[in-house]
Amino acid sequence: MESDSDSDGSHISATPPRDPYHPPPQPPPPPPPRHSPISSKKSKPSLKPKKPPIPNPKPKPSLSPSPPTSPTPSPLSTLPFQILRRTSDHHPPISAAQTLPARHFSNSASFSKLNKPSLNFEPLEPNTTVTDHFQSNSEATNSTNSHRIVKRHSNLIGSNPPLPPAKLRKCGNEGNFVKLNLNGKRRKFANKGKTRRNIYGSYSSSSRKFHRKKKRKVEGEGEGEDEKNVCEEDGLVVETEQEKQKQECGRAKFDSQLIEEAALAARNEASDENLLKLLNLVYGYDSFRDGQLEAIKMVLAGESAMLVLPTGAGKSLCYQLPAMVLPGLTLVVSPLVALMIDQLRQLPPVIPGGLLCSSQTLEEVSETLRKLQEGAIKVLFVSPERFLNAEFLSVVSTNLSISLVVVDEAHCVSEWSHNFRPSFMRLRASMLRDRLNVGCILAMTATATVTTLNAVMSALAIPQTNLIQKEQLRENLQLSVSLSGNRMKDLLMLMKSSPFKEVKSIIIYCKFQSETDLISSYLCDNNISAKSYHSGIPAKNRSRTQELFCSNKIRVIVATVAFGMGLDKQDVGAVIHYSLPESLEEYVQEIGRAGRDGRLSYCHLLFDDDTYFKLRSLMHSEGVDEHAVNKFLNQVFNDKNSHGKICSLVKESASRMFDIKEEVMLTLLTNLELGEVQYLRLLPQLNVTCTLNFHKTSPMLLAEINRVVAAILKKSEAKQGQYLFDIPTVANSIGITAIDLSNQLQNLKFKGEITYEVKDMAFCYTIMKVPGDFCSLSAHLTKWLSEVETCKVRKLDTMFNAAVFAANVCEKKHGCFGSQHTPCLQKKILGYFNEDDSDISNKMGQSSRFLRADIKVFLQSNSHVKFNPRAVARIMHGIASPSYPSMIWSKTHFWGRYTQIDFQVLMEAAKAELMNYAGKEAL
Ligand SMILES: Nc1ncnc2c1ncn2[C@@H]1O[C@H](COP(=O)(O)OP(=O)(O)OP(=O)(O)O)[C@@H](O)[C@H]1O
Repeated sequence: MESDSDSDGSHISATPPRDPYHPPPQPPPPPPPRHSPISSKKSKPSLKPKKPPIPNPKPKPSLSPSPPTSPTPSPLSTLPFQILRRTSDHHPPISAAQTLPARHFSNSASFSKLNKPSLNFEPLEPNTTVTDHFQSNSEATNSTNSHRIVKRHSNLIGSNPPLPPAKLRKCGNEGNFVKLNLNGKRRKFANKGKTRRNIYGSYSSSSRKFHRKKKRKVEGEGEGEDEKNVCEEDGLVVETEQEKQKQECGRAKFDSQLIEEAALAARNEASDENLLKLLNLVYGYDSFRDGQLEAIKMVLAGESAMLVLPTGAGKSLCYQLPAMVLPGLTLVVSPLVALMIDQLRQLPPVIPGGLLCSSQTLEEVSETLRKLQEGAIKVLFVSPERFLNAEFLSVVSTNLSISLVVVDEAHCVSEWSHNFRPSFMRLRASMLRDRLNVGCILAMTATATVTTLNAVMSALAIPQTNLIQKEQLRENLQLSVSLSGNRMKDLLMLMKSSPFKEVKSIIIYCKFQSETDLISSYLCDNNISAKSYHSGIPAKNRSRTQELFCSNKIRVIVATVAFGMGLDKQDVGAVIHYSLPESLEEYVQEIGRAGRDGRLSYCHLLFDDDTYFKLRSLMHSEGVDEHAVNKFLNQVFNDKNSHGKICSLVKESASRMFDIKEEVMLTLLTNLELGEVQYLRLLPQLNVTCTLNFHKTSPMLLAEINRVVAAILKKSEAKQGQYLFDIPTVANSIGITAIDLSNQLQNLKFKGEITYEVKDMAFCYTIMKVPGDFCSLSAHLTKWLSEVETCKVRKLDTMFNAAVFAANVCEKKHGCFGSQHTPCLQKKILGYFNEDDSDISNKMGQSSRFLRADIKVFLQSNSHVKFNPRAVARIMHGIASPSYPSMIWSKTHFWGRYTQIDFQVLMEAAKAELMNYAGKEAL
């Protein structure tokens, strides 16, 4: 679809992306002061917080870009560094009502331990493969430097004196170091002997790294020379390794004590002063950023809050700090395992964290639960799917006290967001309250429209008055756009011209995996060190690539959307979009990886019509017809007498049978569980077909002492010494859960009695109520899915229109020039988030002369196949579906021929031709 050879890329040289050395003839208005804070403008009156906004005496930055005013100086020295500069927050002292109630805490108890009775748990999910561990790594020594930098500049980036050259900050090298290792092997670290217990009793890298100065002082004061165990060696006084460790232990203990005292003080009175002290002790920062203190206080007062801050504005701190103060566990729900791992890594060493997700081994799950039981975990990251797991819910609700539930990337809760996750629908306030006894929820996002926010706040029962919202854009990102006729060539030109050629760390976003591989090797061939990153690359290699990028050993990473959410690499200087993002939310999220150190960073969007058409086609790949939904419902409720029993639906075969994608089936099932009527209860997904061999004891003998084996013999089909059975059927026959059955099979395997293999991943559920009217239910569900599809299409159109506007329509008046479009794009983005942008026209064709004739020929030449209008329209748009895979259908020359014609128009044409065809057949 892409034409990489038909352009010389001349438009790039005609409209250079940005050359800081050669300002345009008409420079935009003067840049805002170097140290202006992030704007704190509220968007809609209805969404204003109930509390008075924190007074901010500083001037609001202009939305105009910040081009250089002089042609000669280096770009970095002249650019306005504009992220927050706040030396203090002027908040009124916290009121009695805002301070935490005395009963909230036990004054005598140390906050470092949660009070829980002992707990027996079952392993939660079988066949899993992640290792998480708390270990300092060989790079940990760098954290001292990075923290010194952060401490010195804190949120004062852009202070008047010229900045020193940007120091490299390694990301993910401190705090709770967690290594995702799909082989379950641990990584070896040079300094692994230096791990120590933190104040909660779990191991982490030393907190001394945060407070070097303080510790030096303590060293002099607290430890007499005589206590030092020193030895003379070649005239040098050398501290023994033992002594160093002893000293480090002493310092860490001292720091822990200080932090514990500060946290207790904040627990007793959540005043600005106490919270600031804690912030300073733990993070070394001098002040809170805009919105942080407000959110932290709200949460500490036990009130749920919706926090909308720009990417990189410091949302994580808004739950990390309360986690230290609150007595119970903080549960953080995140949409991606990679994101959870990054967040766990970034926890300060004094906050012991843990992670539970479906890709962990049983041992890892057990280890985390054990730590939870011991109170050695203060912040637990969980996937939303975990809330499906009855065992998890019962362990957590009966044994632990949860102070706070954090829903990160909370827009995923809403189907009107760009990234709806059905499993997030489960996170209803009622469920959290009923099952986990949690009253306080902190929902956080950087990208949400008003509709999305309303949906999230209603699901999580967050009052409108508790919305804390700052503008969803950072001011230090310079946005440029160009329409490209040959994106590969244009990308290379961009990379070889200023300012990109000077940038040391760049992310290039592509839409498709194959593109990332192609582009990275193309760049390497052109002497630009680059590596690709996408979910098709083995996890081990992916995390290696991320490490290399974070340690600046790779300059450019070429990635799909799989890379970056939550990535906190401070010095990414540029983000280039090689493909059009699917929505403005996605665009904002991805450019948000740049300039997290507050320095001016460059974001260029290359776009073309072909990619737009291709993406728009893909938007229709999840659509379903009412009759397909009806058939699906009939299958789901096939066994109407199965109340309380485990039912299953094998994903792959069901998907092919109904021509519905697996994700869409999950969305439908989740709606049947969480919609107005609860028709079913979802259970964890499972491989349901088992093939088993007996080894030691004879099956009959074993069946006499083991009821699971007895049930297997009854319900299985024996073939050549192997026993083939359906796991839910066997579990139902003896009234146990499928997970219990899996665990018992594992035990028999460990004893050497059996070996077995499982296959056929299935959705599992129990029926609560059989719908009375399948027709109206399928009509209702189809309408809902179609609205979601329309919403996605509109998002793409809005993104495309914004790019087209910038490249072709913008009059380049209010600060836009050349390909620089920061002001007009910012305006579009903010208008979109506030939903005052009604510009949703699209570029799709509404008719074509040969369309009907082509469909007719296509139907005639495939007369042996049964089609429906949607299937024909998909083939004409070049979209594969479960029943019409691309492997087969891309061979027809009609495949993708009409991508520029509106999908609905195609469906109508296909319907008419199918009716014609059926009429002729009938004659
Ligand atoms: N008060 C503060 N002063 C200085 N730096 C801060 C402050 N609060 C947070 N930071 C730093 O800001 C960086 C970004 O924080 P964080 O990762 O929490 O951002 P975020 O809002 O979650 O972004 P995203 O939505 O992109 O994930 C971190 O390196 C963090 O240490």
